[in-house]
Amino acid sequence: MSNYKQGLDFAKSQDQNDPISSYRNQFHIPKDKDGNDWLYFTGNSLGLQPKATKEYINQELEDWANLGVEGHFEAKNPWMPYHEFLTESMAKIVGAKPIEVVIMNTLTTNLHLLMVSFYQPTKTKYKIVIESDAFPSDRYAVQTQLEFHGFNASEGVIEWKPREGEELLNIDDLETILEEQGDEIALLLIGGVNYYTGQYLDIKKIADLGHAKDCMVGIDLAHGVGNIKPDFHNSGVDFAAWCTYKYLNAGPGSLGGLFVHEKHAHNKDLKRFAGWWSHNKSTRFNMRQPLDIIPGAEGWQLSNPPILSMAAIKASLDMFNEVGMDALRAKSEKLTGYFEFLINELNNEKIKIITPTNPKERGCQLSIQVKDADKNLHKQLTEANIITDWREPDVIRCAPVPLYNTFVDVYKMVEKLKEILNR
Ligand SMILES: Cc1ncc(COP(=O)(O)O)c(C=O)c1O
Ligand SMILES: Nc1ccccc1C(=O)C[C@H](N)C(=O)O
Repeated sequence: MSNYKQGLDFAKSQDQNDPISSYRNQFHIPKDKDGNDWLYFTGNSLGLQPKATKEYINQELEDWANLGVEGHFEAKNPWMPYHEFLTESMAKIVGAKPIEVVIMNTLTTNLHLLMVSFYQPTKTKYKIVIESDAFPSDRYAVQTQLEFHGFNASEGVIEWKPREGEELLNIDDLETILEEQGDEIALLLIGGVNYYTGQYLDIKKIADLGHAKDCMVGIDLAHGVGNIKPDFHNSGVDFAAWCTYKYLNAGPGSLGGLFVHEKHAHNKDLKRFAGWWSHNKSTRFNMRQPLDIIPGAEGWQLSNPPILSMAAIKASLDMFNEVGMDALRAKSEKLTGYFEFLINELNNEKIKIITPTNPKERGCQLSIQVKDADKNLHKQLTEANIITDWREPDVIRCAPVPLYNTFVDVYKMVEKLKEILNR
């Protein structure tokens, strides 16, 4: 039994007792034409802008204006090592050691670069397992990697599917796939939190199952970073990649993050695509040097990175560092639990939550399946300035984000939903 209650007063009292409620004021909340805050539930697609971001970016613009190229060394936050200012906070958020993490490129690019190293197929062991509902970009990345290595993509991709009539994945089915076809499988590339259902999979279990059959294991954490606590180092996964524009609020198209487990940090035999930023920092500018790869995740960098995007990431990570994932998760479980409670109380046959009910198997997102794929429901929510997203074929995704959403946001959202459903 939950301790949740109906009514606006309950929502208000939860907000009053929320130890991290003040963080909402550190964000720009979009408003309607009368000046009322939108009810924004799409932090799972694009997080809101922290008010501090502008200052962080302005600092770099000013240093560039005043210092030109000297900014690489003389800027307040020198550009040459700028990515290093992000590493520790980023590593903490994903449960990694600093040597295992770097911020660079974007998510799909990083998946490809990681597969260059960790997808080393042979004639007989070459298949790749993905979720049947993997995000399209991941699927395309995997298909084209197979083709790049001369394999037939449709034959080489093995889908881990929900059972007949179900929406969620069952880890026992992954175990069966590996028992039956493990000798042919080179790589598992799995979304740690599924973009469509919001299901948070047991990453350690996936790693253990994959490794037992000598497969490499990679995780796409786009929907998990800043949302759940993945404990990457202890999970033993070989690699992971994520973006920073969703729960990390670093702005549209901002740089991604990459994890390579410490066990691979010093393996100079791993194949990779390299650039000058992969090379030993102390001799990088000596030029005409043979390639000397930096140990750890930094050795996967290619280019000198865009500082303006990194500044926005720094603004966000400084906030995450202050609030901490434990406090965020504690609020998130309550807030999403409350959301689930209110929706279930509606008891309306037109909608069904497909996200797991166990808080250990989800982050903040709830995916609401709409009967007959009636998109009109999503349209009417949007017209009421309640921002959710529609994902084909029949789901409205809603993510109450603990950094800036309130219990009252959730209450108002469900009141409106009730009104629309009863029209
Ligand atoms: C699971 C997942 N994979 C890949 C992507 C694509 O990311 P990017 O456009 O940064 O490569 C996204 C989101 O856009 C995503 O949610
Ligand atoms: N970057 C975007 C640009 C335009 C539209 C959507 C996105 C998304 O991030 C989609 C997100 N990955 C999703 O899970 O749907």
